[in-house]
Amino acid sequence: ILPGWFSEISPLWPGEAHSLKVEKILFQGKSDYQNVMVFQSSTYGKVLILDGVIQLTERDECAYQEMITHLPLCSIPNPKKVLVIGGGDGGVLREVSRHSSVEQIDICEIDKMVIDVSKLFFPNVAIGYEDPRVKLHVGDGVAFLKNVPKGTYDAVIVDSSDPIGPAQELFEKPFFESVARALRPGGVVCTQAESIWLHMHIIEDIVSNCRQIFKGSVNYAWTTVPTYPSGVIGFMLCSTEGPAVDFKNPINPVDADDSHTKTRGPLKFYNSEIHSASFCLPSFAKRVIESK
Ligand SMILES: NCCCN[C@H]1CC[C@H](N)CC1
Repeated sequence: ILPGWFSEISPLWPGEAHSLKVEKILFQGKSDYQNVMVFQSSTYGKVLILDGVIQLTERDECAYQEMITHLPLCSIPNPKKVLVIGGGDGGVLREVSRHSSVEQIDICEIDKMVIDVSKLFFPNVAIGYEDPRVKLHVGDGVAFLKNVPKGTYDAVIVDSSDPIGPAQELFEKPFFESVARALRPGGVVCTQAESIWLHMHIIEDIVSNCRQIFKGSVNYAWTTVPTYPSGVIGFMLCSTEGPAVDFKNPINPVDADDSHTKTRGPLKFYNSEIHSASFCLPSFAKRVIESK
């Protein structure tokens, strides 16, 4: 590779590779599940890489963590019990803890090295673990859900890597079925759902699985994250049968109460206008997603 540059090369985005200039490599390790690397970039702050794929940078992680969290939590009244699958860096926990109605935040992350590395190198992301409502489970999300009583959670957030490696099963039907079972009637799930520019086939399969499993509403939203492949990332927003959920019109404002903004800083990306706008799709994607 070019001296001093990191390029994100993967069969999941053939023929293209986003690159970041590297100032210094801060950590390299191999966990039981994947290769883990952290480097100081020239212009995006510190960067977390898993198996050669960019997971987050200090400069733009706000876009992803805020959207994947507040799109579901601002769509239902008074979320109380939230489950995060994946999300070991702690960023989603930081965002969930802004909601004062939340009483219990369970997180199930398979790779302890991701948690430890985030706490060491990304303190403003891992700050999410400091919230007393957070209960950490290190293990496989699929197995975790099997032990969850039916109808336990108001919301489940699936903050996964890509369907290559440890996250592969988080994109398959049995997992979605176990999420639906763990949600209360009218409960919501938000999952990382790749890029409409790169992965329409993966999205097509996810949408058709979700329509079979989630009998409330099924929507796809998307946003811009400059350091993700093609510069965009999407989310599946689904609700189970029960009280209707209108994902496109947020009803639950993110608490602006200063106890959270003091420790976590104000929201940098999410707001109610960008919430609604994120469900507007280009025609090539609308055609596929709304026809399934
Ligand atoms: N909490 C870290 C974000 C993980 N999600 C990413 C979405 C884009 C993928 N190419 C890599 C993982």
